Amino acid sequence: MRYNPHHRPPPTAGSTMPAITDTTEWAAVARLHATLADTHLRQLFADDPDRGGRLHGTVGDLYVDVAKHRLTDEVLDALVALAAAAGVPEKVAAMFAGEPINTTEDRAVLHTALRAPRDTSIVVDGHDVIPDVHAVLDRMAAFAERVRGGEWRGHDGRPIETVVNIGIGGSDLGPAMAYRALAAHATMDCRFVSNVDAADLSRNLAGLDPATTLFVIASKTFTTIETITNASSARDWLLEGLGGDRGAIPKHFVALSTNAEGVADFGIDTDNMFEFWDWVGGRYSVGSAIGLSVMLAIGPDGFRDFLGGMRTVDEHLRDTPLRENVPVLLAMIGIWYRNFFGFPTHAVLPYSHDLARFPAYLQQLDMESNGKRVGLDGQPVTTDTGPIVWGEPGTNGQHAFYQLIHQGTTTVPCDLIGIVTPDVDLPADTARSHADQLIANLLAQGEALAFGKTAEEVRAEGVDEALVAHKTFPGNIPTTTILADRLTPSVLGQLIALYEHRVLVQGAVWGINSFDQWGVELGKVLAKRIVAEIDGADGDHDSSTAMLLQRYRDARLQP
Ligand SMILES: O=P(O)(O)OC[C@H]1O[C@](O)(CO)[C@@H](O)[C@@H]1O
Repeated sequence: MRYNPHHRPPPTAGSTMPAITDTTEWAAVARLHATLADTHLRQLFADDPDRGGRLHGTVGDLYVDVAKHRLTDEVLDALVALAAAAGVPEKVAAMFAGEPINTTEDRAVLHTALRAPRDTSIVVDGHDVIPDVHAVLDRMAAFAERVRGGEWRGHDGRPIETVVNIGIGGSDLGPAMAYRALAAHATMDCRFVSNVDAADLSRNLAGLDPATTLFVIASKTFTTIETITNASSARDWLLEGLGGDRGAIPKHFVALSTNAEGVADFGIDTDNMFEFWDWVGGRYSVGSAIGLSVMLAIGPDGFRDFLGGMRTVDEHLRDTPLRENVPVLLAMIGIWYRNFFGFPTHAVLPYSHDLARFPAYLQQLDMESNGKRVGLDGQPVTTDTGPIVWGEPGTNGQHAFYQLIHQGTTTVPCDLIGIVTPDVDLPADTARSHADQLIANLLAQGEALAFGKTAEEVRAEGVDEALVAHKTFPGNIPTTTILADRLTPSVLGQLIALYEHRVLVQGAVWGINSFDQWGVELGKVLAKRIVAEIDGADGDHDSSTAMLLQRYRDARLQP
């Protein structure tokens, strides 16, 4: 039975679509898995010594090595056939064309339009969105130049020294991650406040002068309770610091949103609002107005390079045959491990301290997109979907959780991301010697994870027999290695788009909607109810929640 990628029933309809797991292409991959499941990477390299010279790809400035994966060319062929059977090319085309592939919200998914050239045209509901995209980018650039150049003045006439982005989820993780990654390119101080825990706001406001602080309130919906709470408290802080004159607000608050009404209700002048659209998902929004803090930090030219990097990978996804298509191959290798080996997690280990927040950013991108249990037709999926994504920078992780990856009982496929030349403010010799250490560690981990160390090798070192098992490394742990020369804005954009498209392709294979996030709603509703109960009547709770709530009431800060 063939899977029909064009069939798009309404979200609540019963299933008429055959599951991807019922296709002949799925069965072919399963057969290959049965023959390869017990084959060690040592064996694969022994049988195919030149695989490192062959099993790699490039996209933009990224060199992507996939030789240390538990697969053969035949497996890659079968995985690519599976992608085709799942309608990946059609899904990619539908996304670029602005079709409403976010079916449960009846929305287009067009983060790629945010980085499309000015002279292109993408029509959504009869309207070309590209002029809108560039009009906002131009307004952002003009604003950023004024702030960066000291022309934009605060309430008492002084220029802005610090930008505080207030947002959460996609309205925080993308800009916060990118600001940190591009620290070497930044010429403005930016801070990021996301958590409704007042500690976040308080620690970030410490030492700031309201007269030289600009708040960027980032919220697609402008209803997110954490962001509105933090923004209100920031406004109080500003007014208190500037003598209570509300006329100060327009000079110190701008908004990034799709909700002009909400922005106006909050008291921000909509002239100071930078718009985006419902076809930009929160976790895909760093290239939209949501990236304003990044633009303020690195300048409009740097931000254009960032978008250009994303565009490079967009064009690669759109124009490259599946078998050479790097995000498609990475996605299908992920499917190979998640669905055929049953590995539950995926670690992202950047050997770049500047990319420290990249794993957290990818957690939202991947887990909010593909953490789904029903397909497009509303029926339960027939195979596992998104893995748990996690990670921390190397080499730090080596001294913390790598023990489990090397010798634990769960196989964790890992992405090792290396930047050859870090942009640091240290003498060249010092910088090079650190880089040598860093990259040597990345390469060493890839080898250690793949090949391990056998009991015989341990014994040959004269190790006491009682310790041999403890000092044996099973190996056979797969890694993708991604290398780039420098972490420029463009390279960061390329990395982001690479993972975005990996998520898209996996979601297409699983037949799920990667662009909604209904799973975040229940907790929000319950929290709203409980907030009202803290000073009010008890609601209907289980005994555990009721006890905990009472304990909070008894101990909470008194007015
Ligand atoms: O930008 P907003 O509308 O404040 O939403 C913030 C985040 O909250 C979520 O909706 C989840 O609750 C994310 O998808 C989103 O990135």
